This record gives sequence, C-alpha cells and structure tokens, in this order.
Amino acid sequence: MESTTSPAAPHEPPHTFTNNNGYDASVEQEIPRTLATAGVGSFPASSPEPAAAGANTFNSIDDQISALSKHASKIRLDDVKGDQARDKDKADRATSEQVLDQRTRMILYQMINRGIVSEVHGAISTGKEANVYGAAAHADDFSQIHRAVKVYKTAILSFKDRERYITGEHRFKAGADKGNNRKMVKLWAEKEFRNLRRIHSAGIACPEPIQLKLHVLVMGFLGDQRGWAYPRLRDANIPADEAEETWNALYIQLLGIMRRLYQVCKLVHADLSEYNILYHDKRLYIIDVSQSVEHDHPRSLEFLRMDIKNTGDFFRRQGVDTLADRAVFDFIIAPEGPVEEPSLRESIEQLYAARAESATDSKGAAEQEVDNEVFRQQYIPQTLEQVYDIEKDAERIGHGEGDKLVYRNLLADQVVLPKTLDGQVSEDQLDEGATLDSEATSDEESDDESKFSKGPPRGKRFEDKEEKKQRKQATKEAKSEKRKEKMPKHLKKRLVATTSRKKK
Ligand SMILES: Nc1ncnc2c1ncn2[C@@H]1O[C@H](COP(=O)(O)OP(=O)(O)OP(=O)(O)O)[C@@H](O)[C@H]1O
Ligand SMILES: [Mg+2]
Repeated sequence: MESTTSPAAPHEPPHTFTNNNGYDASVEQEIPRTLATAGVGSFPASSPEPAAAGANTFNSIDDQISALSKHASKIRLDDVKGDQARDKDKADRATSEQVLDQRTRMILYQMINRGIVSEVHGAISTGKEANVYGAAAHADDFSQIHRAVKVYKTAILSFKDRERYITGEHRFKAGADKGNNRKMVKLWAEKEFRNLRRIHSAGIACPEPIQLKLHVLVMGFLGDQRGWAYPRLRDANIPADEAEETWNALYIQLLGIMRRLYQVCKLVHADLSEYNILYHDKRLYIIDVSQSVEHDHPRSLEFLRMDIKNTGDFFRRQGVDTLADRAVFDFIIAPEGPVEEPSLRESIEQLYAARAESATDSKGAAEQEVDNEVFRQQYIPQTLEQVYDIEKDAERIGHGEGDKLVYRNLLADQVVLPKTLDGQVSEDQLDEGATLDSEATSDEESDDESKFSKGPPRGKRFEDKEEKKQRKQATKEAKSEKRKEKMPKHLKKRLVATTSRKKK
C-alpha cells in the first residue's frame, strides 16, 4: 500500500472504502458533527424569493429543502487527509475551508437525489480557487465507483487575476459580468466542463465530465479502485532504474497531447505544468482546464509558449534532452502533420533526427537556452491586425525568409486569415444572445460541440452596418412569408385528428 509519507504518494482517500459496501462504521459515527456543520436544522423557514412569489412557491421550496436535507448525512467533509503528505499548509487550510455554503450543499443534495453521486466525502485537494472532493456513485451495474467533485469558491478575489484568460475569449463575450463573482465563478466552472468535454471526446486522457451545476462540477475520478487519487506528475514515483526511459517517453507523450489538444480540440491549456498533469502507469492525464483558451483568444499563442516553457523546464530538470521551445511550438501549431498516435510520436522522433543532422546540432545546452530565451521574448502576433510591420514581413517572405517569422505556421491557417474553415456557421453566430448559462445547459446540454467550431471571426461586429440591416430585413420578410403559408392552428388540429382516425 502506498504510504502518505512519501512525496510521491497519491491522495489518500478519507474513508475506508469497501466495494458495494460503502464506508466503514467508524465514519458513520461522525455524522452528527457533519449535520451540525451542514446547518440542516437552520434552513430559513422560507426562502428569500422575490415578494411576487406566492405562498405555494414558498411551500414547495420548503418541501424541496426538507426533502433534499435527508441527504445531509451523505456529505462528510470533516475527515480531510488528502493533502497532508503533500502539503501540510494546504491540509490545515482544508479544515477551515471545507465547510460548504448552503447553496453548494443544496446543489450536492440535488446531485445525490439524482444519483449523480451517492456520497461526497473529504477533500482530495483544497486550493485558492477550488476544492476537489472525492465522491462515491453507483455504476449502472450497481457497483460502487468513485467520482471527483470540483467546487469552485464563489467568494474569491483571485478570479480577478484571471481576466487575461477571459478578455478576447468569445465564449465569455456574453454573460461575463466581471463585477459579479458568483456569475464569474459559474462561468469558470462551465468553461472547465466544456473544455473537459472537448478534450475527453478527443480521446486525450483527462477526467470524464459528468455533470455541472452552477459552480459545482462532477467528473470521473482519476485514481484507483480504493479511492486513491493518482499523484501529480510532479510527485510521480518512477523507479530509478527506469527513470531515464520513462521520463523521455513521457515528454514525447506530452508533446503529442499538446499538439492534439491544439489541432483537434482547438485549445491551448494555458496552465500546463507538472501540477496540472496526473500520472499513473506511464500515462499522463490532463486536468484543470478552466482557463484553457481557444485559438481565437488574442493571447493563445503566448499561453502556448508559456506551457511549452513550463513543461520543458520540468522535463529538463528530470534530465530529458528536450527539443528547443521554438521547435516544439512549430510542431504543435503546424497545420500539416499527424494528430494521432503513433504517428505523433514518430514525427517527434523525426524532429530529433532532423536536429541531429542539422548544423545547429553542435549547439550545447547553454546555446539552446539562449535560443529559447530569444524565442520567449519574441512578439507573437495572433491575427493580421496585430502584425507589427506587415510590409517588412511581406518583404522577408519575398526574400525567402518567411521561415523566420514566428507566425509562419499560421499563415495558411484560419487563425490569421478570417476565412471559413468549411463553410460551417457556428452556433454563436446563429444566436447573437447566446449566454453561457450553466443552469440552462448543464442538464440538457446536447453533445453538439459545433458551437466551438471555428468559423469566420466571431460575432457580427465584423459585419458591415448596411449589410446587417439588409440581413435583418431579409430574415424578417422570410419569416412573414412563412407565416402566410402556415396553416391555422384549428385547421391543423382537425387535420391531425381526421388522419389519425383514418389510420385506426
Ligand atoms: N478528476 C480527478 N480525479 C482525481 N483527482 C483530481 C481530479 N481532479 C483534480 N484532482 C486533484 O485535485 C487537485 C486540484 O485540482 P485542479 O488542479 O483541477 O484544481 P485547481 O483549479 O488547481 O485548484 P486551485 O488552483 O485552487 O489549487 C489536483 O492536483 C489533483 O490532485
Ligand atoms: Mg491545478
């Protein structure tokens, strides 16, 4: 059994878990204490609904609260052991911070009621922005499985720092109210959920997104049967005798993931490091994707460069002979080339081979570091409008020096030139007033990811005013034409009734 005293220990489950048998008896005795923190008896007699709501509404909310409160004993957060081995400060903080507010509790009760989770227990991790709790659930065959519940903190200021990830992100255009913390946090949770869904469906190892309600996200648990979460890559316990080989392979695996993330999911992680990758059995799992941005984010390439630096630094510290940051960057954003394993791995191997053949190979580590530094300082334009001196760059291309441009790989890509990828119109464009309302989308949201597909520049702000007017007029006329052809309701009813009678 893994020991929690080792820095490489996975997160310890807070309760002894027996398959099909829930948690051991010692835990049950703690319930009264939890009930007290849950404040079950102290739910307001009536909910602070608008005055317009009638007495019936109050009653039904009361009924709902008392019905859901029966699940109070299934939330037991007192026992926080998860982080102790890894970070004592964090574990201390956990004890004071794990008390959930009433809104969060109600969301969890509702999820328990719907069977999304059957119990929520101690924190796997407590952080500045979110706590992640372990949870149990019943699988389709009634066996017990584990889930993870990420609860974003609604009363935090640190989300304000995140503004750089939002500005320019089209999915945040509607609904982002930077003055409203709760709303912002809800958007972050929603963003993480959507990103996870996209990453998961691209076959990249990550938690399976299961359910989202406001600031509470339920996902698949990355850990073993007994409820031990996999360690972060930073804490991975790799035996010394296979360290070199394993670290090299993991580095190559990660480059493949980054390219796939960029090309298939159209995302840049934007906080990728050994802290946001979990490790198990030679496999990397990508987590914490709430800040991940789309291609059209004005700083996505800058974030990509940062991800390359952070992960490269980590692997260099493990003794891996890494590729130059610029080579990795080019590999990830090149529109041509494979996006599937094992071809991804093969093309990385080719990069190593090409490096070995090239004249620059004689460069030592120090020189490579200089190259990396130059690359990190370089300005990366994201769109044509941002190109600093377009004439000069065009001249360089004319002189056959196009390959010196940082954005050369983007020249053929839709990121730079505002053209349609495949003529698809994105959902955003269809629905001007689209909001990222998780309440409306979480439960019933279809798996249709077309709203994320890249079309021409987002929004109708690129549209000419006159064109816009004409378009609106045309839509209006088309609608009124359609109305003319519409069969009056009473006639339609009669027709339906007679034809169905005939069938019988
Ligand atoms: N699906 C999961 N399964 C198992 N463990 C998880 C899962 N998701 C997260 N964790 C654990 O919880 C920790 C925190 O998760 P995450 O990185 O998503 O939160 P965070 O946004 O970084 O929180 P903060 O920034 O506030 O620390 C991770 O390092 C990982 O150990
Ligand atoms: Mg994290």
